Amino acid sequence: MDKQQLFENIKRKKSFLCVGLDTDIKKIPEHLLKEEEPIFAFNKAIIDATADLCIAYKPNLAFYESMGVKGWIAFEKTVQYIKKNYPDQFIIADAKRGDIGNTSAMYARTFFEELNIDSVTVAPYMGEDSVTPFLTYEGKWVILLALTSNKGSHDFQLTEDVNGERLFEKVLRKSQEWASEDRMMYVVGATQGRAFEDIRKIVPNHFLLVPGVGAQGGSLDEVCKYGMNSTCGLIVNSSRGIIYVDKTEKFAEAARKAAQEVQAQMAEQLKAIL
Ligand SMILES: O=c1ccn([C@@H]2O[C@H](COP(=O)(O)O)[C@@H](O)[C@H]2O)c(=O)[nH]1
Repeated sequence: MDKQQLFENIKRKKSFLCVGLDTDIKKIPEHLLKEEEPIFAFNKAIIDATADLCIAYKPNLAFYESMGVKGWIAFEKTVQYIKKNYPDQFIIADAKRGDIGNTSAMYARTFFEELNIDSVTVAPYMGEDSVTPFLTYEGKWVILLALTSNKGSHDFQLTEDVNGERLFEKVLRKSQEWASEDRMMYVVGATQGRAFEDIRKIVPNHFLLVPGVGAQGGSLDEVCKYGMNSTCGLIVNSSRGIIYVDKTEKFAEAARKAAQEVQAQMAEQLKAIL
């Protein structure tokens, strides 16, 4: 999916919501545990309940890998289910990969060849040769960690060099030598507030993947105020705030209601550019 298609989907659905599929066997409704594939059953119900309200799904690999082979099968089935039934959805493998070149090439092969997923999150720490193997796949996206939503972002990402440049700014600046806004997005946490203003000075046109609204308390209003550009430029993720609002047999309806609330706020914000 290219940048224009992404924007068309945002306009059509009046939404830039990404539903995070952080599916934890210990948190899903009890009645699903008798299913042969409880994780997939949960994901399928959440996806069917929210697909018209969002433009992306983001399964986080940690939740699947923690279950070994069963988890990996559930992950694959979830990806195939979205692709078959909701082909307009942008799929993000939140895997935060990155290693020496030949190893990164294997990660890229997994997500882009084997699973044919649209995008993967990548850590920039090991530099250019750890990122470029992901960029050899036409039509696929790298989503590079820039300024994350957690407290630990202060430890490295927000520290300044002798010229006053912060590490996340260096990541944004340097990585633009590797790929354009048609192939690269950046992760910026919703909890980072006004930093979006500084980020837009360096990457005015790139899409940003923004986790941290909902359970982490980031402000959608602030993200939009400082981060939205003329083609929206935002994919805002919420995981726990949508998928775990109810633990009864009505969990999917409740997830839909939570997604509807976020989508309505997004529709309001989009009036500024549509
Ligand atoms: O900076 C980051 C990068 C990734 N994440 C991931 O996004 C979701 C957020 O889940 P919530 O339940 O909506 O808080 C989760 O998969 C994180 O690993 C992030 O939160 N911050």
